[in-house]
Formats: sequence, C-alpha cells, structure tokens
Amino acid sequence: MAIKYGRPIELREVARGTGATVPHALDLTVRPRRNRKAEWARRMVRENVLTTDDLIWPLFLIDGNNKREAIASMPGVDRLSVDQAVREAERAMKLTIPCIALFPYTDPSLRDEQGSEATNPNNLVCQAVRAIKKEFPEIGILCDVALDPFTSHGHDGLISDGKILNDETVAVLVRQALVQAEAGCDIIAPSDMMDGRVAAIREALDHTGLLDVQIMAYAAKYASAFYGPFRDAIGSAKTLTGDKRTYQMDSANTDEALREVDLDIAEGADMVMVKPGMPYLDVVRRVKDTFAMPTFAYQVSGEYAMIAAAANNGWLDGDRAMMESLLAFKRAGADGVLSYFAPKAAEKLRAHA
Ligand SMILES: NCC(=O)CCC(=O)O
Ligand SMILES: [Mg+2]
Repeated sequence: MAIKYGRPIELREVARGTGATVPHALDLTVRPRRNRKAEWARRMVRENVLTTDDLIWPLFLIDGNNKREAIASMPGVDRLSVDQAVREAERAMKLTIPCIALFPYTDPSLRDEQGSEATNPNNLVCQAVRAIKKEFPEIGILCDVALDPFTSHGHDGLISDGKILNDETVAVLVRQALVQAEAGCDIIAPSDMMDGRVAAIREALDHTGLLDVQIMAYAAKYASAFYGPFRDAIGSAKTLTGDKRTYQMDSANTDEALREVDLDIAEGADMVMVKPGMPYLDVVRRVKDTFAMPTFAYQVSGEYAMIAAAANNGWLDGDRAMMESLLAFKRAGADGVLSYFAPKAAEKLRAHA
C-alpha cells in the first residue's frame, strides 16, 4: 500500500486491453483531464469558491462635499468625501459585501508629530462611520488603528531620537480605537505592529462597555514595497522619512509570523490578518493551519496597481486576473480578503450567480 497526501491508496492493477482502438493512443488508466472536460464537470470537482461574503472593501476618505478625487497610482480608486462614502456603502450593501474599511486622507494642516488628529472624535473617519451607520446600520465597518495617516512624518507611531516608541504609541492607539468604536465602528483593526496593542485596546474597549466591538489584528504585517500606492492615497508617500522595518516584519520570516499571530490571539484578537497578500500566501496557509482562526489577507495597493496597470496596458485580461488573484486567497486558507477590487469582483460574482 502506498501513502500519498496523508491517505492510503491501493495502486490500481487494471488489465489493459491490447491494441488501442485509437491510433497512437497512450495506454493510460488515469486521465486527470476527464474531470476538466466541460464546465459542468469542472464545477462538480471545484475545491474552492469565492463569494461576495469573502470581500472587505477598503475606501479612502477626503474632506469636502460631493467630492471624488482620482488616485493616480490606483486606477479606478477614488478618495471620497463622506457623502460619497455613504453612497459607496450603499453600493456595498446592494452587492452583499459584508464589510467596508475606512482610510482617511488627512489634510496636511491637521498632521503633526504626534498624530493628534487620530484621537479627535470628530475626525474624518469618525464622521464617516457615523454617517454610514446612520443610513446603513446593517453594513460592517472596519477602522484601521495606526498613526500614519495623521503624522507629519508618516510613521505609524510616535518618534523620539529617530526611534519609534512602542509603549507611548500604544497609549495613543488605545485612544484612537476608542473614538472610532464610540463613533460606531464594528471592527477595530490595529495595523501599527506595536507590541502589546491588542491587549491594551481590548482592555480599554471592555472597560468602556464596548464588549461587542471586534478586533481584527494586522498580526503579520510585513515591511513591504507593495504599500507604495496606499501611501499616495493617504498622502504619506512624500513625507515618510526612513522605513518601517523596526516595527513591520522582515519579509524573510514565517516562523515569526506564527509567533506574532499567537500573541495577538492570546491578547484577545477575534480575527487575524496577513499583509500583503499574494506574495505571502504561504504565511496565510501556515497561520490558518496552525491556529484555525478566522484568517484574513490584505491584497494591498501595490498588488491592485500591478493588475490594474497591466490590464490598462492590454497586457493582462484584467477581470480574469482579478478573480484568479482573489480565489488564490481562498485556496491558501483565507476566510476573506481586503481588496480594492471588492466592488468589481462582487459585480462579477453576482452577474454569474
Ligand atoms: N493599514 C492599511 C494599509 O497599510 C494598506 C496598505 C496598502 O493597501 O497598500
Ligand atoms: Mg505583534
């Protein structure tokens, strides 16, 4: 008996007829292509499916009214004033996308060394959460917790003598999470990669009676070149000094990702995330297999931009590449994907439903 893929298999001893009826036919018992011979047959044996329930749609916010501003490095993605974000939330509802994520472009005049605007209960994100929840209480809203959209230096934390301060930053992140949760945010998603922030945020939420607010931890977030267009979108690309390698993970590591995820679960994370997505599918798979937690991946701005740019040049079939890239996350074990393609993919999925 042979063992393959963890299962015992008996080798088949099939008596083959002599003299094939088709000239040049190979004497093959097993022909895997039979299961691919038609679309109905492929559907029968398909192992993974993508549905609209798998999508989280990140939106960019900007101050103003009735405003949509194109982001050059993310063709097809706009910065939206709050009223327009409410319209997109409605679109998400109609497309049965369960959750949207909000990211602000903070006016440069409001950015400072401490990222003070992050804890303003009336900042752009909080305004948008209130406006969306008022009209569409049924849609999930995820808010990112990190200081980079609010700091003049573009880092996710406070800096002193060129160093990112961990514990002092966590204290600010706790206040940021609280103003978002009090505005009505459903899922707090710390993306800062400071140590101990999940425990501190969980404790503060519970202490305030916000027991039902979930935490999706950006548990394994790598220092990546694929965030470039996002930094254009939130306006931190030009101001960012240095890099984020003292807090975001080294792209060479996967054991370390498991330790980070383990810690965030112990600290109270309800869901965990790996970011970026496609270049880190091995990490998604290891995390899912090791912890069996709701596991998400972020198909980041650079991944979006690569596919969108190639498609706009006619080098790729954009729609097919989009769907294939999203399905890859399901195959790797992800329960869902944050993707700028979410509305387009949902439209396609519903057209074929
Ligand atoms: N904290 C959210 C991100 O950093 C997003 C990155 C991207 O889309 O490139
Ligand atoms: Mg950590």
